[in-house]
Amino acid sequence: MTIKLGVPSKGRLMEKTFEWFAARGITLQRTGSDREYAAAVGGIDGVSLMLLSAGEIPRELAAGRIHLGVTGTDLIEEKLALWDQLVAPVEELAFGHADLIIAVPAAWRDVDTLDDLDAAAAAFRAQHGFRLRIATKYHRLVREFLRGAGVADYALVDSQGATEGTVKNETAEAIADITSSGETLRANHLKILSDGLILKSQATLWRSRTADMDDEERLTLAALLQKLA
Ligand SMILES: Nc1ncnc2c1ncn2[C@@H]1O[C@H](COP(=O)(O)OP(=O)(O)OP(=O)(O)O)[C@@H](O)[C@H]1O
Ligand SMILES: O=P(O)(O)OC[C@H]1O[C@H](OP(=O)(O)OP(=O)(O)O)[C@H](O)[C@@H]1O
Repeated sequence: MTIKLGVPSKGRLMEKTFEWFAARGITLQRTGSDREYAAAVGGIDGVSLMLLSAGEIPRELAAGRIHLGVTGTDLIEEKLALWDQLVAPVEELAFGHADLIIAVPAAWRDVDTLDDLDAAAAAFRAQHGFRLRIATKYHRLVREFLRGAGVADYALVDSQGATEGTVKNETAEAIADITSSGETLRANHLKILSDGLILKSQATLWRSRTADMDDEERLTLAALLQKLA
């Protein structure tokens, strides 16, 4: 059998991952048509490549269906409770840098910190009769962070994309999302709370702690990790 390596199936994350492996003598390439999720590995025997959604790689690693996988720290920590018992970081890949943050409308002059947000949330509820809404796809990380900060009077609204648009669309008052250049936040008239950094993320190579291996696969994994170190 083979060592299974899961990498993101599209976009910048896929391209940069291919470049990172190529620089270490392992060629990953898509085969077949543009739309076919078939792929091949060169430079080492006994490794098979699986093109997957970045968001699904944490679950595949945790279930032991892949031995190695590339995805962001944010997705690992969001999708896997007790993630460090299920996966272990092998290498930080130095791309895909993004900060998970809490942002509010730039026009909220009196709200710059989590304490301010807490006060604004109480006032919002008194005025509107429902809780201040925070749009995000990072439910676990946001809840944990706000619990630690003592902010309780809010409701999470699920947003799987275009999250910065929810404030303008009036489906949320604040957001928690990743930012890289900050352009999307600026374009949508949002500002980051001064103490609103939840997590710093980057693309990382992870090893499954649960995947089974026979002796041959163990040797292949060791040889692969040696090349990648
Ligand atoms: N603008 C960005 N700059 C840097 N990294 C980013 C940016 N957007 C997303 N990322 C990172 O890329 C990874 C994948 O993000 P995301 O879940 O948005 O992927 P996607 O492209 O929607 O893929 P999929 O829907 O297939 O899971 C995450 O770890 C995230 O932190
Ligand atoms: O700070 P910036 O450089 O502007 O990047 C941040 C944006 O990038 C990601 O969105 P993506 O393009 O993945 O689309 P999405 O909204 O569908 O997640 C993220 O969700 C932000 O919206």
